[in-house]
Parts: sequence; structure tokens; C-alpha cells
Amino acid sequence: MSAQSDRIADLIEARPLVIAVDGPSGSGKSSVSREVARRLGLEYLDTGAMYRAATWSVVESGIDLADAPAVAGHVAGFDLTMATDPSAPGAWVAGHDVNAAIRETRISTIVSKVATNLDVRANMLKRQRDLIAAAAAGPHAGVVAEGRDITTVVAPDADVRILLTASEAARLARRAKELHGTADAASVEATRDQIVRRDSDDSTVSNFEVAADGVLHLDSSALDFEQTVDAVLTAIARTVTGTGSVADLDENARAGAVS
Ligand SMILES: Nc1ncnc2c1ncn2[C@@H]1O[C@H](COP(=O)(O)OP(=O)(O)OP(=O)(O)O)[C@@H](O)[C@H]1O
Ligand SMILES: Nc1ccn([C@H]2C[C@H](O)[C@@H](COP(=O)(O)O)O2)c(=O)n1
Repeated sequence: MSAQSDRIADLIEARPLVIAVDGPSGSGKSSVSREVARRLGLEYLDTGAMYRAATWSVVESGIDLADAPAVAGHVAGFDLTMATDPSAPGAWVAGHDVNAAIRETRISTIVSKVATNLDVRANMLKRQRDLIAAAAAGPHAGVVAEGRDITTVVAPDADVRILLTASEAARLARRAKELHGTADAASVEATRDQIVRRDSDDSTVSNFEVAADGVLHLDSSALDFEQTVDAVLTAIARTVTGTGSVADLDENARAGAVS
């Protein structure tokens, strides 16, 4: 954690505060959003975990993933609880802790089949808007919500909207390192389906590759994790306080290619 980052966080006092972050797989939106939420004392909503939990529940129920109406019907009624404390976020289905299960490759491989079902998306949209509204009205008075369509569909009126991207090579290397402990050629190849194919499928229903009007674009390809958190905090500070009050911010934090 950098003192610079904490100083930026101290400048951001606006409440309620809703921050929307989207981006492709492996861009760092979950880890960065969670840390930003922690430093700002906001709640954190991982909407990808919601789609993963829905997929887990569909699979557990023995429903054929190719049966789109059955999948949507199940998701419409499934019991999902999201924990939005950035220090301990998570998902529970009918009281069952699914946090480990939803990260397994068997779910990562098929989650796009559920997430591209438009009736499922309509149900998730309502759940996500309800969670964001509750967080804005709750004791922490705000939330960092991240996913693929938060800046454009779920929370287009968010106070700050950021598209966090990174080059395909950077994203593959990050995920390979996370899953295999190394970003050598074999590990990168083993990761390709989870990044490239999944983005290709998911992008048929959401735009997370080009920043929509009014959405800040932050390319983290050349930034490490801490620099990316700094850049996001700076972008938030600039937006909610105006550029004048962040004039003393360190150049490193501002160098995060925000456009
Ligand atoms: N700027 C960065 N530099 C290096 N590694 C990073 C950076 N940002 C995040 N990471 C790491 O990259 C990996 C992927 O990050 P993360 O899971 O947050 O991505 P994501 O965009 O949420 O992906 P997905 O949508 O697939 O869940 C993690 O191991 C994370 O710690
Ligand atoms: N707002 C969202 C969030 C996620 N998805 C889809 C896309 C992914 O394949 C899947 C899991 O997300 P991840 O945990 O990898 O971020 O859910 C979406 O369509 N919209």
C-alpha cells in the first residue's frame, strides 16, 4: 500500500458514491476494484461472481445448459446472497458457500453460456441494481461495482465510470501467473480459453472493449497493481472533486494513461 494512494483516498470524501468498473477478463478489475473499495471505505460488488454463482446453481440442479428457457427460469428464482465487504466478499446460494466452487475451471469454462442468456441478464440486472441501491443507502454510502456492463447498462448514472483494460498479452500473463505460478509459454496457452475465448463469447452481449461516452479509459498494460490502484483513485478524485483539488497529486498516479 502506498502513502500516495492513501493520500488520494483521503481526498475523496463524496458520499454517496457509486463507482462502476468494467473490463475484459484478466484486466485486473476485480482485484483493483476490491482494493479501491477497501481504501475508500465503500462496499464492493463482484457481478462476475453473481453469474458464476448462477452457473453453479444451474449445474447443481442438473439443468441442460443448452435449454435456455430452463436456465433462465432457474436463475429467476435461485436464492443468491452477496457479501459486499471488500475485506471478505463472497457469494452464497441458498445458504451454501460457493466461493471456492465458482472459481473452478469447470465453472469458468461454461459461465459464458449462462451469462449470454438475455433473460438471465435481465434478472441479474435487477439484482445488481438492487444491491447497488442498497449499498448507496447503507452505512458505507457507496460501492465499487465491477463487471462487463456496469458502466453501460447496470449503472450508467454512476458517479464515476471506468473501463479498465490491458493488452491481451498482459492479461494472459497475469492470469497464467495467478493460476500456474508462471507466465511461460505453456502456462499462457493453458490460460487462453479463460481469457480470449471467454471474452469473445461475452462480448456478444456486452461492450467492455471500447469506452462508452463519458466512461474513462484506463489501460493498465504498463502499470503494476499498485500503480493501477493509484490511477483509479486519481481518476475518481479528479471526477468527484474536479481537477483543481487533485492538482498536488503525484505524477506517477496520474501517469496511468487515463483518457
Ligand atoms: N496492474 C496489474 N499488474 C499486474 N498484475 C495485476 C494487475 N492488476 C491485476 N493483476 C493481477 O492479475 C490477475 C487478474 O486480475 P483480476 O482477477 O482482478 O482480473 P479480472 O479483470 O477481474 O478478471 P476476470 O474478469 O477474469 O475475473 C490477478 O492475479 C491480479 O492480482
Ligand atoms: N457484469 C457482468 C459480469 C460478468 N459477466 C460474465 C462474463 C464472465 O464470463 C462471467 C464471469 O465473470 P468474471 O468473474 O470472470 O469477471 O460473467 C457478465 O456478462 N456481466
